[in-house]
Amino acid sequence: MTDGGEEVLKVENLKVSFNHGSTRTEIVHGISMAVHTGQVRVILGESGSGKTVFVRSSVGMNPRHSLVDGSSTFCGDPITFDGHGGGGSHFGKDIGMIFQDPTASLDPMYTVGEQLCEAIRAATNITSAMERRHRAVSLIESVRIREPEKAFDLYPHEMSGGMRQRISIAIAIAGSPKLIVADEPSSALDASVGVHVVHLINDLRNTAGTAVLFITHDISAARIIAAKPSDRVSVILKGNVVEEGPASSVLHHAMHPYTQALLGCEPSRDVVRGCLSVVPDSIRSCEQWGSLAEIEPDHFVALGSR
Ligand SMILES: Nc1ncnc2c1ncn2[C@@H]1O[C@H](COP(=O)(O)OP(=O)(O)OP(=O)(O)O)[C@@H](O)[C@H]1O
Repeated sequence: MTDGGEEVLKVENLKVSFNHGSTRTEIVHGISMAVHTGQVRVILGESGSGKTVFVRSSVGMNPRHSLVDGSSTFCGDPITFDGHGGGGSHFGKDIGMIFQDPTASLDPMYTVGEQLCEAIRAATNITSAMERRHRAVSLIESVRIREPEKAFDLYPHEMSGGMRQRISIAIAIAGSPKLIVADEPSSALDASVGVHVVHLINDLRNTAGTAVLFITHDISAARIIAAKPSDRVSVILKGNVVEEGPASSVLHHAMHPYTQALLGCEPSRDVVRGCLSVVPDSIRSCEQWGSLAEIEPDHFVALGSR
């Protein structure tokens, strides 16, 4: 399960649970995975499968009141599960986060330029305000917003949703991070703007070698972002990985019935068939699939129930 690049994030047997009164509910049941320099790992699964809880916990941004077990390392350093990014030292600089809703990650009271300058101040050792401004404008340009000088002075509400998402990407890359965590970055945008945002993240890993952990329920977005031979996909069902392997295998020759059902739900296929597909309840309701087994070289599938 490796790639030629440096191992940026390594997660081993991560379990996440929440206390509800006197009962503890486990949401993530022992997931392991790694992401390397220049590699995209897609975390694919339906809504509620535990993608966000798993990924956020793996970088030390576990939700409040969660209990995390297992281990995670960032460039070899252990991450502590304190809910603030493992002590906060990596966040904003070495790890950039892009969320589903850009409105929630931008402050309506400040211009995007001010917010970018603040991100640059926090993530770099640039002390001159003028230099920070130059860097902010060049970041705005790098996410392909026209007239970056003008955009610098706009408030978030003066921008379209696609522009706001580009600004949140610019903020995420302000410290030239080694890892970008993108949580459904295109799902709040219309289809064509969403595709541009996915391409933009892909360009970042191509030019800067950034490792990308990309959460999605959208097969089309997964196919766009995970197009290199070293890219991998982990398919999550109810807090377990049921299939893991090279993106080209998992997204084109899925072997687990759940992944096959997810691929069968792709809207373009439904249009051709003239009907809407759904994941059968019999697959989703299986309580525990077996452990991952290597079904073909480097392609792991959980078959049979425990
Ligand atoms: N802070 C929390 N306290 C208790 N339960 C939580 C908390 N956060 C998430 N959960 C539960 O964890 C489960 C997985 O949620 P998660 O957000 O990880 O799903 P997801 O796969 O990312 O879905 P979506 O694509 O809709 O965001 C859900 O059942 C959710 O109710």
